[in-house]
Amino acid sequence: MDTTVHSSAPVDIWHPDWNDPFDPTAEAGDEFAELVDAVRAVQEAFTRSRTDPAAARSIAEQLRSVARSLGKYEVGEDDQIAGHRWDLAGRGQALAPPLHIDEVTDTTARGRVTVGRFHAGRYAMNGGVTPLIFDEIMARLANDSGRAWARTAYLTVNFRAPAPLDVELRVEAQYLRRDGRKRFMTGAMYHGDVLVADADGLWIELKAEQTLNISEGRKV
Ligand SMILES: CCCCCCCC(=O)SCCNC(=O)CCNC(=O)[C@H](O)C(C)(C)COP(=O)(O)OP(=O)(O)OC[C@H]1O[C@@H](n2cnc3c(N)ncnc32)[C@H](O)[C@@H]1OP(=O)(O)O
Repeated sequence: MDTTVHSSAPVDIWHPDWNDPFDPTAEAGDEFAELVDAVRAVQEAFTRSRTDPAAARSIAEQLRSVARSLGKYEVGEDDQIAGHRWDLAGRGQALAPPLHIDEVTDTTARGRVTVGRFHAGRYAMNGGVTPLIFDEIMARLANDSGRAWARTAYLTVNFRAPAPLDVELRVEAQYLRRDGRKRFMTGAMYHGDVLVADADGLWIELKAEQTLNISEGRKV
């Protein structure tokens, strides 16, 4: 069985407003996209498997070897590529479901996502994954169009129907209004015409002293 979670052609571009210290699309190109797809394929294949003890031991050793190989390329968070590739589904971050953002305007964003069993609860999308997808697209919209950096203050998700696996879901976000530093957003997720979840959220523009990399005490 083909266990790859396929990514379609990249449709989005890196956005220079995002405070990234380099243009990640200029580095590692398609080869990095292949690496992310491979990591996602491992996640999905692992979830689908039922290994015997010998296979589990052998594959675990192979994966540790892969981790050691990647460890040779470890860099600081600002310099890593995962999470900074705006042109890739889920920004090339393997935790994030592979959300393709097709369009972002001043007030709307739309995308699509297909998840497999790696992101499943039981026979449907895990209830913790749905907010991840909303956070990704709503945060993207909240922070787009030259707006100053804002972080999620709350995100409320209503689960309206089970979100099926292995089929494309549409995701939409809308920028409702601004009130001082507060940006109010909504989101919706559909399977065909069926609303599977909706969300509302608040993003708050950061004050200068809040824009620190809290791990390293540097400006972000
Ligand atoms: C797109 C790719 C990028 C991915 C980014 C993904 C986005 C994320 O997931 S960010 C990570 C998750 N979020 C966080 O870690 C944020 C943690 N929280 C914080 O840092 C702070 O609470 C922060 C910055 C949100 C707000 O703190 P602070 O600046 O002190 O807010 P504060 O001055 O008290 O409040 C400002 C206003 O917001 C309101 N407010 C603050 N928090 C909330 C809340 N949770 N609910 C409702 N209202 C709130 C306050 O009442 C106040 O309203 P008003 O101006 O009317 O009096």
